[in-house]
Amino acid sequence: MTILDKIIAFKKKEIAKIKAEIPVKKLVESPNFGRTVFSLKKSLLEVGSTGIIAEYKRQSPSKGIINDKATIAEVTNGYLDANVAAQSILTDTSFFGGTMADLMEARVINQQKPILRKDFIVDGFQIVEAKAIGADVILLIASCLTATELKNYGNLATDLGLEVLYEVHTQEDLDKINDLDNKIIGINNRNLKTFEVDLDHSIKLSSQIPDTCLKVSESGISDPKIITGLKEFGFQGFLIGENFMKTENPGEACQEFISQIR
Ligand SMILES: O=P(O)(O)OC[C@@H](O)[C@@H](O)c1c[nH]c2ccccc12
Repeated sequence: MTILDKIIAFKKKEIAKIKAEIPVKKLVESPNFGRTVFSLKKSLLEVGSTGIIAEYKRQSPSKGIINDKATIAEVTNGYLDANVAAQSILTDTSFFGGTMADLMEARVINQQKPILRKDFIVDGFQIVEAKAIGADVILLIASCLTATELKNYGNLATDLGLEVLYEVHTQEDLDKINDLDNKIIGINNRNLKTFEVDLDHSIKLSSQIPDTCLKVSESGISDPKIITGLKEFGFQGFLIGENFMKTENPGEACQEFISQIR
């Protein structure tokens, strides 16, 4: 059983418990159901966009504790000052040390850029939750879901006014996504089963993604020069977490990184 299998099995049990305690209609009462969402697509395609999707991640199964000092408020303000295109916030607690309260706190501060709820979505309930806590975008990880789930959860997110970042690692993952056109496709350079990171991954798979899609490269990005190279392969979004979070001041690290992108 890979770590990904363990995470999915754990998430399914966790969701089953939460669904028994919180009725969906309670979630729908959230004022966030009435808010205007920020579009990740629009933010990444804006003239002069930095393309940086900066992540708040306290820990990970592969690295353990990354940063348990920098608060979500400090990092959100720092990322906004750095003019990121969007924020990504881990809301998984057991494996990544995140909480939904983190995203809710960031939403109060960040009233101008899209927020991606980074979690392992294995049930539609979590998509309603994402809307209720103020997310604009959810992540659907193709290697965790069937083609039918990807389609159904994608439709549910759209019905709720949320955008979807479809994450793939292999051609097989990509083949699960029906009607690729115009979707936001993230290529994870990290194999979630082995944690191996290979930046060439984005480049190898990029040619299989239609030009109508918005391409995002995820994970393992630490050198601003890599951004220039990835842009030559049509990437418009770059999801970066550890390179910023491992520093004392992730916002400043992000600002410095962006200043070096040519
Ligand atoms: O910290 P990194 O190597 O910059 O990676 C960020 C992000 O891509 C990574 O956290 C991530 C990408 N897809 C995920 C799915 C679940 C959890 C985490 C992730």
